[in-house]
Amino acid sequence: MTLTDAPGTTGDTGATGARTIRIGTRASLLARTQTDIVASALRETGATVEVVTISTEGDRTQAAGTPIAGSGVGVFVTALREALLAGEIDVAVHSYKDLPTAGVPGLVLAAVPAREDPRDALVARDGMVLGELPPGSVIGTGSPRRVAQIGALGLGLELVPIRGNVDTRIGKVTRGELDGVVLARAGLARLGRVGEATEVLDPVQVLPAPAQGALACECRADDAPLAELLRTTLHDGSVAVAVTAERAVLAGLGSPCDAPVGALAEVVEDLDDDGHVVERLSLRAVAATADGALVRASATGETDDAERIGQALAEELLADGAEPKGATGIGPGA
Ligand SMILES: NCc1[nH]cc(CCC(=O)O)c1CC(=O)O
Repeated sequence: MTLTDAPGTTGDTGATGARTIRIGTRASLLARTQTDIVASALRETGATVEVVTISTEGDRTQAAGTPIAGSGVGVFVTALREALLAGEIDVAVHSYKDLPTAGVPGLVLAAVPAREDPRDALVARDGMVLGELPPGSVIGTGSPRRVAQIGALGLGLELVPIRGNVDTRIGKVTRGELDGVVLARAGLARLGRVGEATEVLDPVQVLPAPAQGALACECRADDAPLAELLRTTLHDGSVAVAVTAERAVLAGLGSPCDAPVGALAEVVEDLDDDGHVVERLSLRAVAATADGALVRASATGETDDAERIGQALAEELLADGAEPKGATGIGPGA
């Protein structure tokens, strides 16, 4: 495919007449690493790619060390989307779990690439797993979802808010300021630091955030050639199905992406009535009630019904007492 004369682009045209695709990224090492996955895949198709760093409100607030309570995770996304709409970049690469469930007019989610292991991970002192940490141990996590689920394990751990990038968070354990931190395993994996995890948390105990470990590649809706290139190069249909179901739970609860809501969908092989192997979608979810208790629900169904299965699970959770519009928490890191 050629991207020459693509509509809606203000990209450079080089001597070859080929277009330069500008990919926007947040400044953090993790964001740049994730963006490089997309940039490399596009370059392999022969495309010319330029990475543009966009400083987001979230990065600035973190850098300034000011409180981010109530700001919501969406701040990490807004600056990238504004740059996209303004034509300063052509693609935005997001951590999918940080995207608000509502879409943006003029933008399309063109590709959902292969997903990293979506589970949460513990990085604790002395190689310990959660069950080995003595009561009173201090664990850093800014995520209401992690606080609710780890608290419910009844281990007597003290959960404290923590901010900053992956390196900063792990550093607090290394320096002895905290006994442990809980992070997305995906972030550690992408940074080549998964070996520092002392436990990968079992989703039976701690369900990850909807879409954790997945990326979202967004472009302008009128840039059809680029949307097509992103789709054919990077899109993973099974991941998209799983993430659609997980995010439908969040949307069905009316919750923001940093709410105390966990969801994990997997496309699994099953046998139909005639003994044929068929793909099915398996979805588990957890949400907090107003008094901080947890309600859980699970379902399986057709992969084509991902959205509906997620919505139905949200309704079940609400009927069981899940807090609608689950309170936004104490910052990002959901
Ligand atoms: N909310 C911050 C955020 N957004 C995406 C990731 C990690 C990568 C991912 O989950 O895809 C993280 C850090 C974390 O939760 O530890």
